[in-house]
Amino acid sequence: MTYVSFKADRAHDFTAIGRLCIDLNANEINRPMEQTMTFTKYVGGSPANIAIGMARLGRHTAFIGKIANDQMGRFILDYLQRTGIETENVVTDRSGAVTGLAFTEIKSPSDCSILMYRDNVADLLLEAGEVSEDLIAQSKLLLISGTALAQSPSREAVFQALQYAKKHGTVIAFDLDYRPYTWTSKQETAVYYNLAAEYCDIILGTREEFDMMEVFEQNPEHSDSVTASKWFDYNAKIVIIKHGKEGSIAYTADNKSHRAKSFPAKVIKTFGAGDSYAAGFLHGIMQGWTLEQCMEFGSAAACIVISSHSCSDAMPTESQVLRYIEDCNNGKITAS
Ligand SMILES: Nc1ncnc2c1ncn2[C@@H]1O[C@H](COP(=O)(O)OP(=O)(O)OP(=O)(O)O)[C@@H](O)[C@H]1O
Ligand SMILES: O=C(O)C[C@@H](O)[C@H](O)C(=O)CO
Repeated sequence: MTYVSFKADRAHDFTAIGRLCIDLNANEINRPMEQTMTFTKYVGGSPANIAIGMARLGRHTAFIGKIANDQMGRFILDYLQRTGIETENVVTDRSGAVTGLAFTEIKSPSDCSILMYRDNVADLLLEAGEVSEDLIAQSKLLLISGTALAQSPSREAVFQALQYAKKHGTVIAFDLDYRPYTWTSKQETAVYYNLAAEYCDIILGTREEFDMMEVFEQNPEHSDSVTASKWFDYNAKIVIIKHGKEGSIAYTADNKSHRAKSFPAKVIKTFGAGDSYAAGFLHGIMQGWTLEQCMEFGSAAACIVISSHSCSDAMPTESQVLRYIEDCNNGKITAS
């Protein structure tokens, strides 16, 4: 069963819009941030991680975003280019804005948190007029990510991208990627998330992220099926609700649900799971695999990333993911 069809003959498989940031991941793990002395620098930002994941999986990938005119911005641009990502629509800020930083605290494999520095960040200064219609018209799939909706002018840039995608028949995926830092209220968040989700073909989020979108709605049981069913009245074909280690459920417009268990993993830290899951899942959908295969592939990709120190750098290739699944099935990989 094919739930989503992509336009053929497009130069790019996948284009992401949103933030390009820096992750500073604690080197001394299993302790609080107060006791962490050194960090390793990686490219970060959820949509950046997903784009890097798609490029590693062999997808022709492009990015729409804004970077700071500083050493961090140039580091990000260089990394994207070395990963084979098309960066013509990565604009450099000229106003003195800075690069967003995410310091990650790894207290234990299951107790991780992120300390974000996001004042005056370049990524939220992307303007609607800086979004290339031609790039979106030349892409099979556009990914938007919730944090870019948090402030103007980035908010308008995302809605402009959504309109171009609709105009040109580009499939739209929405990773909810809710980070409270840049939002001013739950109501504001829910309004913009809901407006954006109306355009989207594929919506991915955790139960907590969907709860945040439902502040004006009745879903007292936090039912996944109630959550998903709303979006089939708009443009959604697939709604995925993720439950961490418990796995994920995909709901489809034909009223079916598909469950995926998680794989065992030697977990170092939990962040990055969602981004690698999204890249793996979307790659599978573009390959025309069954939903079960796509979810299994995304779940295994997530395990590879959470068993590694970084998010972006650890994004796996297709053969790495397939080997991980095989090793789990043969009992060679067990949980930590
Ligand atoms: N501890 C774990 N062990 C094995 N697999 C996991 C674990 N945590 C997450 N996963 C896998 O990753 C997928 C996505 O994880 P999760 O629901 O935590 O997303 P997320 O909250 O968006 O991730 P992130 O922490 O990156 O924001 C899950 O559906 C599962 O397949
Ligand atoms: O999304 C961010 O800005 C930070 C990420 O790069 C981070 O590593 C993470 O949380 C991944 O989900």
